[in-house]
Amino acid sequence: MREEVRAQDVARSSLRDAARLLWTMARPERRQVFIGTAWLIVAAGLEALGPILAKRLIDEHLLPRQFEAIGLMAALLAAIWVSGLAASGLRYLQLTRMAGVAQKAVLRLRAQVFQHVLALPMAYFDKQITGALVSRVTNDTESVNQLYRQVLYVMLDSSIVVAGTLVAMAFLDWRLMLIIAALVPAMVLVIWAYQRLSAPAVAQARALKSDINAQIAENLGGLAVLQASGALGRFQARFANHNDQHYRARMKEMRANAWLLRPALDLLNVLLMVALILGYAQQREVSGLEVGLLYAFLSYLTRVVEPLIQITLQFGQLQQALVAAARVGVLLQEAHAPLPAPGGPGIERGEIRIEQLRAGYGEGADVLHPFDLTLPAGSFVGLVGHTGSGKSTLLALLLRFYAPRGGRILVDGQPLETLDEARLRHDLALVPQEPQLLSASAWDNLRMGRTHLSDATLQEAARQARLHEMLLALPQGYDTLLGEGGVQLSTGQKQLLAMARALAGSPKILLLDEATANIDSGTEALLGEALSALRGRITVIAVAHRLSTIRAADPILVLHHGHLVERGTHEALMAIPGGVYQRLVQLQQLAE
Ligand SMILES: Nc1ncnc2c1ncn2[C@@H]1O[C@H](COP(=O)(O)OP(=O)(O)OP(=O)(O)O)[C@@H](O)[C@H]1O
Repeated sequence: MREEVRAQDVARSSLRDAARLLWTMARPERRQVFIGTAWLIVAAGLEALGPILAKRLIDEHLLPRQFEAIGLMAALLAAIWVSGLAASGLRYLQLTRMAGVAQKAVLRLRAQVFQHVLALPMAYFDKQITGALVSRVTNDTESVNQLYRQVLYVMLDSSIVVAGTLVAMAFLDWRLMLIIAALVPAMVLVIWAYQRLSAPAVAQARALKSDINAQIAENLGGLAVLQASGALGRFQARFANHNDQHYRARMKEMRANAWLLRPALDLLNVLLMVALILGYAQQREVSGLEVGLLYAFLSYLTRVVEPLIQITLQFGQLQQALVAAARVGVLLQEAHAPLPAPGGPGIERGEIRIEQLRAGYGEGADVLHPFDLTLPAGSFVGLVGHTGSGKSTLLALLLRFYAPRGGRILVDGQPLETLDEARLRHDLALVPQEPQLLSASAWDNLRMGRTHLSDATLQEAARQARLHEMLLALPQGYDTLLGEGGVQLSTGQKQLLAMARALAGSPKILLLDEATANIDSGTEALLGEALSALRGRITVIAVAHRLSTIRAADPILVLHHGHLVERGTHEALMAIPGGVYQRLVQLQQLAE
């Protein structure tokens, strides 16, 4: 299924789109490209000059045994040597220049792709596998680098050499030149046949490689679960299967390469040499022998054949790189969620009004059904309900991760979708169910790149989150490196850190998604106090299965199958006979 989507994706982004993308990325370097091309033309001209001079030396001096003009002969020899040397030097310098252009273009492309991916709507990631995306940002952009190098380096240079050599040949003898020019259509035919044979295998190999990356990322990410459930064997078998398919696809492509490209081209080369010698012999019967001319043409022959072989050999990789470019192109075409124009309002007080809100995912049924609600600024709101009742969905809508299907959310009287993106992200903070920690120090984890936050602010936030003492107790205190994903901390400590991180930014609205699930009862009680202390300053919406966390909340909202069925204080909700909240509390008491 995943494969089908990809094939369509790539088909959607045609070769033309890929070319446009490549040009856009290289555009800022176009001056360099033009200068490089001009010098490559000069280099090709100098190279083509060699055999012309050699022909003169042979036919006018060596063959007729005319050695009187020794000065002229020496000058011819020196000119052959100098032109060859200058051509090599020039080519080396220009190819280095082109390689630099390619690197810069890819640097730009990779930055753009990464930036683009990070800003994609959360709904996009519901359908994607992280490893596959990583593959697009790294492998595919690397293949695009190859494409640049081939197009700018091999293709451009080789085409210039072929064109220059054909012109030089025409200058010497246009009929013999035509014999060699016949090589070009034959070569095109070989390339066409090769493409037909290898294109499907190339596309398949690339898609499979992306799958392999995705599996590695997924399996490493969930290794603890795989090991614990004894599922390693099954996943290894799945991986081996994909790996094998990838091998087969690559072999198919290699076979097309080995059987078709090089042998066919070598054969053409030999045929041409024979045709050239025959053509020469026939012509010279009429106009007399010019060995220098034959020498010049034979050396031109390699100068035409080699670049043409280079061009065709590159076609295999070109194919891969174009598929990669198309895949990157598809990713870049993925639409961002429409953002309001910058300069919109931020959150001043934190009042939230919800009007007839309705939500769902993709094509699925509604998971939130219309309700109205006003949460005054500074209130401490508890959000409870059975698993799957829609709590996280409501938070996701408040975070503007998804657009509602109907109704609207107003913050301080302003529609949520009109709030300035940067100000919204500053004024609204989330403590997620699974805190993401960086492999960095506690300071860095609290600061999260917000360089304007002072150490004192971060420590104060840590105190509020009841984390300060725990961080001080670490070997290097706040400077302790927390390891990948914060492995140095317990799950509960990670949650506290995520809380401190959120508080450090002084948000106006704080969303907590099961933020106390892994904290011991003592710390939870302290944190509950801390949350209550925010009352009046920050609007807090806390999703909690552990009802003690939100006992002091006012109001507590109860979701049931996506409907807002109850709202009120703990006492008020407990007073509803047979109420959902009451049942939740009773069940929890029973469990304890
Ligand atoms: N990204 C998603 N794509 C499709 N369906 C989703 C997605 N996220 C949630 N759902 C569905 O929406 C419904 C509500 O899920 P939600 O996560 O909001 O529930 P919840 O009350 O937060 O549950 P929990 O207490 O387990 O966190 C569920 O039926 C779930 O299957």
